[in-house]
Amino acid sequence: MSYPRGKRWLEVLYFVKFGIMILERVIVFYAPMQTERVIRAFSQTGQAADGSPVLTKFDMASIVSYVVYDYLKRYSNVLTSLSAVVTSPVDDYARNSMALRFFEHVHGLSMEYHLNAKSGETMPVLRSGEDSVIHITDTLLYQILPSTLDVILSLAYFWFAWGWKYGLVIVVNIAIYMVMNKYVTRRRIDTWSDFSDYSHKATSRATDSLQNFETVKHFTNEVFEVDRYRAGLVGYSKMSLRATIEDSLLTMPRGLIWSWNLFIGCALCATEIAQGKRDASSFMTFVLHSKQLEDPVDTFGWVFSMIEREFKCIEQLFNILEAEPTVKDIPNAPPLVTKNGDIEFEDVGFQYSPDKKGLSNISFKVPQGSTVGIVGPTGGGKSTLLKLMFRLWDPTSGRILIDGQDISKVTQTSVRQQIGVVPQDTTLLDESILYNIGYARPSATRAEIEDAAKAAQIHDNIMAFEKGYDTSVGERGAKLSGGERQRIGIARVVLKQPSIILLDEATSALDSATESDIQMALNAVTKNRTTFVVAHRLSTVMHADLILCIKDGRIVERGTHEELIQRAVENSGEGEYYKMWRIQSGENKSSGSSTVGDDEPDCSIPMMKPDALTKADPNLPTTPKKAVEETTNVEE
Ligand SMILES: Nc1ncnc2c1ncn2[C@@H]1O[C@H](COP(=O)(O)OP(=O)(O)OP(=O)(O)O)[C@@H](O)[C@H]1O
Repeated sequence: MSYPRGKRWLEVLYFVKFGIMILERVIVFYAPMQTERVIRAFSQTGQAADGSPVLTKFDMASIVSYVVYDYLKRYSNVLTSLSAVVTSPVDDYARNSMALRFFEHVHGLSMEYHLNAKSGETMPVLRSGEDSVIHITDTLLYQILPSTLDVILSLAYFWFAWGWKYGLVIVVNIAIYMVMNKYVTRRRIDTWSDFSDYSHKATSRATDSLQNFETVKHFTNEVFEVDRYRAGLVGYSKMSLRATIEDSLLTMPRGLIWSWNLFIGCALCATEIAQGKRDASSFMTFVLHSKQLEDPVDTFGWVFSMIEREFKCIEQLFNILEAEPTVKDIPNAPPLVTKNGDIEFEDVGFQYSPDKKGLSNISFKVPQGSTVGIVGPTGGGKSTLLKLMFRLWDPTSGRILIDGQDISKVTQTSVRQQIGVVPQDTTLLDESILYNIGYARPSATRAEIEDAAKAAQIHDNIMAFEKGYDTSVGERGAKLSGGERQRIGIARVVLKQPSIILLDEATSALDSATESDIQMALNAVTKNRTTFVVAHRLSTVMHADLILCIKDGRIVERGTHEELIQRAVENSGEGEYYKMWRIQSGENKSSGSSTVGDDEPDCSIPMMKPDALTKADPNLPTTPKKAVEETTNVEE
């Protein structure tokens, strides 16, 4: 339990608890002495006239103090309960502040950590780690400290009041006990470590399969998942049984050591009584005092094994706590100040890992308000480019500048505040639709949220739900369609009102008609804002001010749609963009919207005619639907 520094009333409670603990020690120490006092009081007999023994003095005080101490000691749990009440707020404060610190730390870690971590394991590890930290600090303060005081008091008492021989017997026995305990603890710790691993694995398997229930259903793998979970539980049970058996077997010799201690001490005491050096009452005191030592020394036994076990949990917690964010702010980094929203990539290179190249030599510059289309084959590095802008990773070489400021030299938060992202797959929190849209700006009013939903063309759909905006979206938004999730993602960006917008296949889950409507909404949102649009459907980006074609992490072509097509036409049909355009035109044709020849690319097809293509006004982006229509009309 950590000290509640700065919280005055909690500090007071902390010291009250300490006071109670010291009071308990005094009671525990004096209780056995009362027995001796009573025996001694009633041993002071004289002789009656008939020669029978009579009490010379009836010592009521000794009886009363014996009973009072006995009560206090046996019911010292009264004090313990009192101290529990006193410390409950202190413990809660410690637990909550620690839980918050850990949670904050995990949220502060970079994308890389979250991609590698098993989310099902993180929370159990955090929880058991917190419990362990509280448990250990509580144990140190309220188990080890009192037990140590009990042992020191008893030892000092025997050594000085009874003589060094008694002290030595006790010291030797405690030493033997501790050595044996060390062996026992070491033996058990491996078992407990395996036990804890099995426990976390079983929980993580269950969580993982429940989170991916849809995949389980797709492949009818319910039985497989139950079997997998059962295997985890069986392993866990085996470990638990092994730990319990080891516990029982290894605790038996401990009892033997105490009996041996009692035997030697009793023999010594009996010898001295026989020699007339002590009276019989002292025998009772010795027995009670040395039995009283068992509890604190036993505490050392289980406490150390417990601590080692808890350390295993803490070790897993530390693995998380030691994880450093891979993307860090430089010391005293200033916030990003956006003036225009000009963006420049200066020879940017990035590697996910030494053997995994992400991007190479990416250089381009766009002024504020531009729309940049990013196209290219799958796995080429399009999303990676957006992630670098959002500072989910920092470039390994080169610089990304927003309004002339290197984004790696300003705070991550300020960069992210200026950027709105609609990802490929918008994930939602298991809350209402209202909450999920409002997540973009928690201070937004209901009216603002509804306006954002209207702009994203989802308001009517939401109103058609029985509970409207209060409809729960399910885990990760599973109760909504992909298109609805995407529109909520767009509504979020509308609500956020960022200076820069990143659309990563933001309309891929929509049908052409809805995409057309949304595109209009997006045009309104992206107007005068620098926008990056990653798209496989070229009609989505054909009116962009700049199109970057990215393949194998490099920009292989750049220009406007017209320039790219023109260049390919002049270059005997060579060109990545042109190839994609042709394939997609073919798709259009096969769906009946085009009459482009089936086999060979026909450079004379009207959609590729520069004059026809340049008809499009880059400042007034046509909707995709319109774009498709344009291509077919041109052909006709
Ligand atoms: N976190 C990661 N760790 C390692 N490699 C990654 C990571 N994320 C992406 N990659 C790899 O980087 C390459 C580029 O991925 P990216 O997602 O940028 O491609 P993309 O062009 O957006 O693809 P798509 O069109 O399929 O979305 C891929 O080979 C991918 O496997």
